[in-house]
Amino acid sequence: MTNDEKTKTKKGNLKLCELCKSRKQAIKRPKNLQKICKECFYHVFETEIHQTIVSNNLFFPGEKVAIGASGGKDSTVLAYVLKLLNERYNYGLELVLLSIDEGIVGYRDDSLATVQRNKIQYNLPLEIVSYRDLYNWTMDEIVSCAGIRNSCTYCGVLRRQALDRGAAKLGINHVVTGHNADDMAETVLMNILRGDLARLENSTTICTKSSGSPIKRSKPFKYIYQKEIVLYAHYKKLDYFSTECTYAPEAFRGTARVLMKNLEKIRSSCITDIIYSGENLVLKEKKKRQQFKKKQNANGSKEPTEVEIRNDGSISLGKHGFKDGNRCTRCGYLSSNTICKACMLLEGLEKSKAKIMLENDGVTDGAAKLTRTLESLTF
Ligand SMILES: Nc1ncnc2c1ncn2[C@@H]1O[C@H](COP(=O)(O)OP(=O)(O)OP(=O)(O)O)[C@@H](O)[C@H]1O
Repeated sequence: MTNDEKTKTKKGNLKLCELCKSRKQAIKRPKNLQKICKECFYHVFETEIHQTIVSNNLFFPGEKVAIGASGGKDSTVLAYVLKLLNERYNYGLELVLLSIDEGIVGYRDDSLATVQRNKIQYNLPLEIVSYRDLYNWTMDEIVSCAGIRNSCTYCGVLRRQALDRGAAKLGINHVVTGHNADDMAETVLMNILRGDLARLENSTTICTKSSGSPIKRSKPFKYIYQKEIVLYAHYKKLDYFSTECTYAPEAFRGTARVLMKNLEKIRSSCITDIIYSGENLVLKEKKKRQQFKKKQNANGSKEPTEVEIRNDGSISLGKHGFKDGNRCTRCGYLSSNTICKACMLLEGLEKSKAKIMLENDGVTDGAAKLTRTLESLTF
C-alpha cells in the first residue's frame, strides 16, 4: 500500500494526517510538503523551536530574557511560543516584552498598539524605548533628512543599540528576536552576492553580540520558515500587526528575497539548505586577512574605513580598533569603536541637517537637492 493509500479513510475521500494518521489533513507544511493536521502542525512547530533552544543551550534557568516585540507576526509568535515552552518545559525564564518605537507615524504607532494588547493577552511586562528619547531623532525625521535610500541601515543600527539599551535598563543581558530561517538564508545569499566574506562567516550564527556590548542576542526561529510562522499565527488566531514598514526594505535584501522565494518554489528545502551551507562554510585565514587589507587599501590609510557607501547604495560601517569594554567618546555607551555606529550615523545626519539649513537660506531646489547634499557630504 502506498503512503497516499494509507492516509485515506474507508470512504476513500477524506485524507488523513501523514503523522498521526487519525485526524483530517489541514496543512501542507511549507518546509517539507508533508500533509498534516492542525494539531500535529502545532506540535512539530513548537517542538522544532524547543529543540533549537535545547541543542544550542540558548537559556539558563532563572535567566531574564527580553523578547524584541515589534507587534509583527514573527515576534508575536515568538512571544506566544516562548511563553508556552517556558511553562511546558520549565525553562525557568523571566520573560519581558521590549519594544522600540522608531517614530514612524502610521506604522510603528499602530504596531505598538498591538504589542500593548499582547502584553495583556500573554500577561507579560512591556518596556517601550523610543528613538526620540535615545537619539533625539525619529525615523520619519531621518528619512526626511537623509532620504529613503539608506533608511534600513540607519534604522537597523539605531534599533540594535536601542534594544541593547532597553535591555540594559531592565537589567537584562539577553534579547531574543523573531528573525526566521528566510531572514537568515536571505542574509547568506546577500553576503555571497556581495562577496562580503567577513559577514558571510557569521551570518548563520544563532547567538550574536555587538562588539563591546554585554547583551547577547539570539534567534530561536533560526530554522523556522516564514510561511509556517504565518500559518501558526493564523490558525492560533494570534493578534498581530501585518502591515509592511512604510519605508521600503533595503533594495539589495529585497532582490535576495525575491531570488530566494523563486528558489523555494522549485525546491522547498532550499532555505534550510542555504543555512546549512552557511553554517558549514569555513573561510581560510588568508581570505579573512585579504578582505581586511582590501578595505585598508581602498581607504588609502592604515585605519579601516569608518563609513562606506557600497555600489548598491547600502552603507557599511567599519571598525576603529577599540577593544571590548570601551565606551563611545560621544554618547558614553559601550562600544568597541572610538565612536559607536549609532553616533557615527547621527553625526552625519546632524551635519547634513546643518548644511541643508544653510543651503536652504539660498535658493531651494527640492528633494533632489536634499539627496545630492546628503550624498556629497555624508561619508
Ligand atoms: N521596533 C521593534 N521593537 C522591538 N523589536 C523589534 C522591532 N523591530 C524589529 N524587532 C525585532 O527584530 C526582529 C526582525 O525584525 P524585522 O524588522 O526583520 O521584522 P519582521 O521580519 O517583519 O519581524 P516581525 O514580524 O516580528 O515584525 C523582529 O521579529 C523583532 O524581534
